[in-house]
Amino acid sequence: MLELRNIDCIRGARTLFSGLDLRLQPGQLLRVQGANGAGKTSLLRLICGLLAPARGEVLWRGERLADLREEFGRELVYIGHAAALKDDLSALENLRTAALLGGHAATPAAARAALASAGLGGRETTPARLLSQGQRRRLALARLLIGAPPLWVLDEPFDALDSSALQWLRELIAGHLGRGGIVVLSSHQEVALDTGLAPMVVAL
Ligand SMILES: Nc1ncnc2c1ncn2[C@@H]1O[C@H](COP(=O)(O)OP(=O)(O)OP(=O)(O)O)[C@@H](O)[C@H]1O
Repeated sequence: MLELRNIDCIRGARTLFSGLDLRLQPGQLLRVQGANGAGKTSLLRLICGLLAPARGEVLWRGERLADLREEFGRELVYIGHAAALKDDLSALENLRTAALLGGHAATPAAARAALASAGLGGRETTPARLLSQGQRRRLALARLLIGAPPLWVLDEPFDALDSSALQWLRELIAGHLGRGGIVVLSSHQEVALDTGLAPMVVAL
């Protein structure tokens, strides 16, 4: 369903990895590991079509990303390491805007429900600049609950989360995999996750 064929990734003068092949099935998790600067974020961005490989191709449902663009955008949610929030918008506005940019219009009720699930009930109208780091991560991750995109690409999703948020995210990921979704994540921490299919690991 998601396939990388013979991928080379070069940033600046450095080859970060070359000849990378992998194929992920519905319900499968890919963990991307590596030291700082090894190329984890680059690989995630490449999978999202935000970075072009120097060689090789990424395929989604058997078609090259380059030929898919908009449809692929709706099937994907990418949560970067730094939560991409607009500081002056409220939590609710941030979530609805992020969902809309990803091709999913969220009703106020759906967005409120997602915020409540993320532990941000009562914070709907709080401007993002007044949220703590962990609350900002929760807000960014609430996007996972809107529109049911099958492919989740998460850069260091466990960072800054307290134990209850960590448990919430673990359950969210397990549920998504159980429904046949695909999750690609980078993580410095070894967070135990319930996965049906054996997870795949790429160590850069
Ligand atoms: N736009 C760019 N131009 C040139 N080099 C870049 C660019 N972006 C990233 N790099 C370099 O590519 C390498 C890999 O960066 P990347 O962010 O993918 O690593 P990472 O494994 O995610 O690191 P970390 O664990 O620190 O987040 C780094 O050496 C970085 O300096």
